[in-house]
Order: sequence, then structure tokens, then C-alpha cells
Amino acid sequence: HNFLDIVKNYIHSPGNEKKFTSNSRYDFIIVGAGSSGSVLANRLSENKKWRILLLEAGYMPNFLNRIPLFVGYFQLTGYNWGYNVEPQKNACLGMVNHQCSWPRGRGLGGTSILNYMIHTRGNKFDYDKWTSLGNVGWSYADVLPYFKKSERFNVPGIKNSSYHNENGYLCVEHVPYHTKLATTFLNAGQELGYKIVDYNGQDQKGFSYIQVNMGHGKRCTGATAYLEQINRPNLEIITGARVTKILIDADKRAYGVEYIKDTVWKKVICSKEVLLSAGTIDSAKLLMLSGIGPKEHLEELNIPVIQDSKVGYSMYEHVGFLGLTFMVNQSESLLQSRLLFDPNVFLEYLLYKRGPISIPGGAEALAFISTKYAPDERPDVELLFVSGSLHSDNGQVLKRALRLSEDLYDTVYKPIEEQDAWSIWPIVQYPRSVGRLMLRSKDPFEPPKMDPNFFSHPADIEIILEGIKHAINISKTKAFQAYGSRLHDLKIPGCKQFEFASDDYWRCAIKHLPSMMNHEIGTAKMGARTDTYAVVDPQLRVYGIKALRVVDASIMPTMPIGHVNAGIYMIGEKAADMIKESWKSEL
Ligand SMILES: Cc1cc2nc3c(=O)[nH]c(=O)nc-3n(C[C@H](O)[C@H](O)[C@H](O)COP(=O)(O)OP(=O)(O)OC[C@H]3O[C@@H](n4cnc5c(N)ncnc54)[C@H](O)[C@@H]3O)c2cc1C
Repeated sequence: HNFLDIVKNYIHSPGNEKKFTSNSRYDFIIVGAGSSGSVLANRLSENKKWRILLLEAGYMPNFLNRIPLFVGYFQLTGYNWGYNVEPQKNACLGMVNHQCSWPRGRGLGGTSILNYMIHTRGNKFDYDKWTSLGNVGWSYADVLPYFKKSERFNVPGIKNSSYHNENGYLCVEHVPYHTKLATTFLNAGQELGYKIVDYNGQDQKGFSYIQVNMGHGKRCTGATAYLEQINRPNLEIITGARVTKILIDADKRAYGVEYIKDTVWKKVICSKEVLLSAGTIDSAKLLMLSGIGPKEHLEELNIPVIQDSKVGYSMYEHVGFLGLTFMVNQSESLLQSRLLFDPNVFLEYLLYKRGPISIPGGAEALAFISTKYAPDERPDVELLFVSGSLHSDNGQVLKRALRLSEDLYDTVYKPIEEQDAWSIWPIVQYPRSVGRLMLRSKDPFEPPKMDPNFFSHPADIEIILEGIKHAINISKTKAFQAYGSRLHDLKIPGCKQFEFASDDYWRCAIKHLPSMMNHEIGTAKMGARTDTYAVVDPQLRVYGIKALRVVDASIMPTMPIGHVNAGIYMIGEKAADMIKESWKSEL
């Protein structure tokens, strides 16, 4: 044992008798200062009479976190919980041990400190569907005011639209710099007959530069937006505080939580509600550790069952394909070595917060399109445009963050290091494969078991395959041919038996190199009382338990189209209003 092991054992040893200290009273306790928890803490502390406690396991990230180009690096630090999915049968075959990583942010701001900042609200039919499933109050007309309330919108040309607002906390802007390749992507879209759209406005379908959570070239997180800008004596934030259990009394009422900070165990009590915002993985885990979950599963682990509930079921993720690389004959893509050795690039960012360093890890533009499989008018594929590829950092960050196997990287990507290329990630928008999250043991320090069952439904692969075909058509436009765009055709090891670019080759390639979008949702699904899989009601109250709500991505009953974070801020804003309404006699 080295010293760290000893410290770890001391903290984590389940045999250690817990000696609890301190015990102040709050009105509300919020667990997790991520995208949703930050909103809740801000909005609830607007009421000066309430005392709010926000507990966060991680710490405040340093200033480097705000530099968009470095987004990938933070996944390799302690600001990531470092989760991996269970070994997959049909996916992640090109990753070490067939396990894709599932990064989650640990720190003030939560996963919004690791994410690519892409701000998309989803399609209006997504929310109308939530209502039709029995979630009264969640139609598009109901949620639009909260999307607007959250944002400080500053995109020239779309600013005065009735879909946007300039006075919220969360910055929404365009990246202040675009490569010529990103502009070419938009031109290619128009050449193919698509419109350039504000995908957060009237029409989602079409092409656009990404709208991002960035203010003047710097990342905005849940914490920088909602916590840093306020200073209220009635809001207490404790970092480095890891919650291990929700305290629930004999009347099935949540009255506090148990947490550990600096090896000291604490219990803290509140008079009104416990609000879980620990994210799709950790909120579900905390519910189960506290006795709320599937009866047999909890009994197997000797956890006393307080409420039998389908926690951990209905877990969905957006998956796409990482391996579509197009080589170009001009020096226009983002190559890490070129950027790192160009002092002008640094100076431009330092002085003006502009230039290539303001691009979030190469993601620049996107398109929402419908393939022949789309069952309704919602787009069923997103094409995410990246002005680089998996080799553009010479294997230093992405390869490790994504757990790419040495064999795959060395065969397909090493030979093109230092060469210019762009890529498109085609992403299936309403995935059919459904996963499940379970506890591995009753030890709160052990990561849960996450099996997303990727591609267990064959439609997901077929839709991505259609997306690949659309992406290849884009590369053949006049706009992209001006750069001599050409598909990189080194075969993925494991797919060598198939003819390159045949449908079967792509099916095999998708299974080897899926892109995780890290949009996992649904483990504490919201639904009507008649929905046996629902964990929370449309007011986000946990069925069967009093004074406990879940307010984060885990309550989403179906996947919104695009990226999920804008929807999570919306959930935080809406939940805060619902909570204020519940306690309005006190306001
Ligand atoms: C690499 C990556 C890229 C992404 N890119 C995008 C993107 O471009 N656009 C987009 O819309 N979405 C993106 N996402 C997803 C999006 O950022 C997340 O879905 C969103 O931030 C989740 O918000 P949340 O409030 O549900 O949870 P989180 O933000 O994860 O917050 C949970 C918080 O709870 C804390 N916590 C957990 N357990 C405990 C405990 N036991 N005790 C105390 N605190 C605890 C965590 O440390 C964390 O701070 C990306 C995600 C990743 C990982």
C-alpha cells in the first residue's frame, strides 16, 4: 500500500464507525452543483427568508477550464468522475476492454465544466410528447418561457427573435471565430438545398454554426452563470462534500442527508425538502443507496427497501459515429501542433478572446436532418461538424479520453498525424436502445454498474448509417471539393473483412467507434402515476416519498433532439418555480 491507498482505505472503509458532527438547519438541501443544481441554488435563494445549503463533491475548477479549445483535457483530470460503461457486446469494440468512457463533471458547475458547450433546446414536439405521456405542464408552450428565462442570448442577426431573451444568467453566443471549413459546411448545406436556421427558434431542421454557452470567448458553466454572479448570505455552498445517503424517517419523509468531507462524516437536516441534482448517474445511485429502487435489486445488496421504484431503468444516451474523417489539401483544419507553436494564436486569444482557441475542441457547426427512417417531422439525425479529427492532437488527449485501443489508433489515425482533415459525427436522435444502471454494492464510494446496451436495437445503427451517407454527400459538394475533400480510407482493425465504405463495413465501423455524446438521461424518469416506470411525478417529487425531488437530467422521460444541457437548465428554472409555488403560503 502506498500512502494514498492508506488514506483512501481510511476514508472508505465500510467498517469505520461513523461519528457524525454538526447539525444546522436549512429549509432546502440541494445535492450537486451541476447544471441543474446551480440554477436551483440561485433561484431558491432569491427568497431571503429561506436558508439553502448546496453540497458539491468537487471543487471550483481553475481558469484554464474557461478556455474552449482545451475542453478535452479536463476529462483527464480529477474534475471527471471517470466512469466507464460496462463492457459492450455490440458497441465500443474499438475501445480498451470494449468499454466507452462516460465522463461526468465533478466540481462547481458539474458536467458543464467538461462539456462542449453546445446549446440546443430540442424540438418542440419533444416536449409536447412529454405532455402526451401524462406530464402535465411540460408542453413546448409550457417550457419555452423557462428556456427564455435561462438565457442571455447574444447572437447577431437572431437577437430580436421572440424565441430569445437577453437578460437571463446563461450566456448563449456563437463561437467568435470560425474556420473556413466550418463556413464551407454551411455552404455545402445550402448547395444541397438546406436552410441556415436558428435551431433554437421556429425551425430546427437545417444547418447552423453552433450556439454555445460562452461569454466573449470564455466558457460559461452552471456555476459561473448562476453562482458566481450572486452573493447571498442565505445560500451556503460546501465543496468537497460527498453525499452518501438521503435521510428518510418512518413516515417516509426526507429530512436531510449524510455526507463526508475531509474524512469527517456529517448529517445535515432541513425543514422543507431535499433536492437531488447529482446527475443521471449519481442521483439514481443515491436514491438506491437510500432504499428507493427496485425491490429485488436492493434486497440482493441488503439495503432496506423504503420504496419499490424503477430507479435506474429507462436510461438512454445519444450515440453516433466517430470515424468519418475527410482529408483536405489545404492547411485549414485545427491541428494541435500548428496552434501550439503559433504565438499569434495565443496572443489573439489572450488579448481579444478570439481566434481558434475559442473553438470548443474543434466542434463548430451542426445540421439537423431527416433520413428516410424519420417517423415524424422531427429530424432523426444530427450531423456534428468538427474541423479536425481523432488524430489532430497526435493521440495526446482524445485517444485517452475516448479509451481508443492502441491497435485502432495506430492503424487508422497515426499514419495521418499532422495532416489536415475535418469530420462529421452522425448521431441518432431518438435512440431505441435502452440501458440500465444498478449498484455494484452498498458501498457509496464504489461506481455503479452502467450498462447502456448500445445498439441492442438495430434501428440505431441503421439510422447512423443513413447519417453517414448524408455526410459523404456533403463531402462531395462543390464547396468541399474546393478543398479536395476525400474520405480517409484506412480500414478499422476488426472490420477488414468488409469492402471499405460498403454498408456492412460501416455497420462494423459504427460498432467499433461509436461516439458517446454523454447525454445520458432517464434513470429517475418523470411520468404519470399510471406509468409503472416513472420514478418522479410531473412536479419532480419522488413517488412514495415526501419532501424529496429529483431535479436534473435523470428525470427526462424521452431524449430531446440535439444536446441536453439547455433542457437541463430549463428543468432547473421550472423546478424552482414549482417549488416556490408549493411553499407559496410562506413567500
Ligand atoms: C464530454 C462531454 C461533452 C458534453 N457536451 C455537451 C454539449 O456540448 N451540449 C450539451 O447540451 N450537453 C453536453 N454534455 C452533457 C451535459 O453537459 C450534461 O448532461 C449536463 O451538464 C448534466 O447536468 P446535470 O445537472 O444533470 O448533472 P451534472 O452537471 O453532472 O451535475 C451533477 C453534480 O453533482 C455532483 N455530485 C454527484 N454525486 C454527488 C454526491 N454524492 N455528493 C455531492 N455531489 C455530487 C457532481 O460532482 C456534479 O457537480 C456533455 C457531457 C460531456 C461529459
